[in-house]
Amino acid sequence: MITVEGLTKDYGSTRAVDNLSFQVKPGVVTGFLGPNGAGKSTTMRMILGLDTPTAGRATVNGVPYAQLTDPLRQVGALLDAKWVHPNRSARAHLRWMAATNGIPVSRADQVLADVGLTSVAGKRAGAFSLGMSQRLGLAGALLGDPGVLLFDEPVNGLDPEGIVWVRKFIRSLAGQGRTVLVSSHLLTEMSLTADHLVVIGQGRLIADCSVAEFTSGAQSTVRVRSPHLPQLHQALTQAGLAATPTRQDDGHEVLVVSDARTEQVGDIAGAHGIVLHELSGQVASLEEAFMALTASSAEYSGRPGGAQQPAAPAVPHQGHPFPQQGAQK
Ligand SMILES: Nc1ncnc2c1ncn2[C@@H]1O[C@H](COP(=O)(O)OP(=O)(O)OP(=O)(O)O)[C@@H](O)[C@H]1O
Repeated sequence: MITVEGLTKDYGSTRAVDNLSFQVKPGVVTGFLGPNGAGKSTTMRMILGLDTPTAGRATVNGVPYAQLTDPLRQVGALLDAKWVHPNRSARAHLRWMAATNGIPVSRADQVLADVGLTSVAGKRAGAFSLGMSQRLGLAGALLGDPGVLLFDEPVNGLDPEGIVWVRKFIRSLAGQGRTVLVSSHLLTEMSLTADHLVVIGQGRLIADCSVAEFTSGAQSTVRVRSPHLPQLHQALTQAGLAATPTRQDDGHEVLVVSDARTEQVGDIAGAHGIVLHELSGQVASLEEAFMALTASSAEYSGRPGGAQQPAAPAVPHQGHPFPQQGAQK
């Protein structure tokens, strides 16, 4: 279990992480999602004791990383795949890691086999492709057979085959009951890899929910076409719905009703005896939902240096990111 409580990090006047609290539980992949510069790497570095929090704390299994005895046996991490001595072979790199951490050097060949690098174990790590380097980084994270794993953007720059391999590998680690935190700025990738999402923007927590909740909460719009568009527009407005007349590419005039369900619009039309020629619902894509969330986080701007306190959050710090949809955790 990873626990982050009120974690805050200032770099000079830049608040990189702002009062962040969340938990990462075992047996599932938790996606740590946010746009570039949101504070994901800084948070991970603080969990790993590589950066000192300005306030708050992060613990692994209830203990700050720096106080862990045998840290590599409890926590494995891949922060930067190119963090290897370029002239060392993959095997020598892992043996060196093992030897300096009280882990049997025989583990090196085991984890190389786990990540499919046995055939290149004797090759210089500096000559590895990015995909091979990522695998070597994963092998290093697994060296001490830890129960807690952190991966920072592990699919960045990989080809599609590499992405699928890393995704399956990470899922299998959670399947073994490990606690897995994976960061990414790509929502689509996270929706395929993670079970749970912790979403941050500008260092602040903006959602902590399952991927399914996140998806179901995506705002929906309804497109409706009718030979009696002005009457329908009026009826929808009276019912409190926001409808926008729009001309489609095919020349048809339609109303686009935001934050509505097809049943609602159909019922209102029926109650007024208005004939419909088209009624279709459109759920926002995951990327649109993510954009909407992180756009909300822009309201937090104007912090350090600009004395003003941030406005009240547009989305809750815990639970469902789209409360107007009425979904519950
Ligand atoms: N060592 C540092 N000194 C000064 N500012 C820093 C430092 N490290 C990070 N920052 C700033 O903190 C903020 C958060 O950066 P961080 O790298 O944690 O974000 P991120 O979500 O991991 O983004 P990315 O995916 O681009 O790495 C950014 O504004 C960044 O410029």
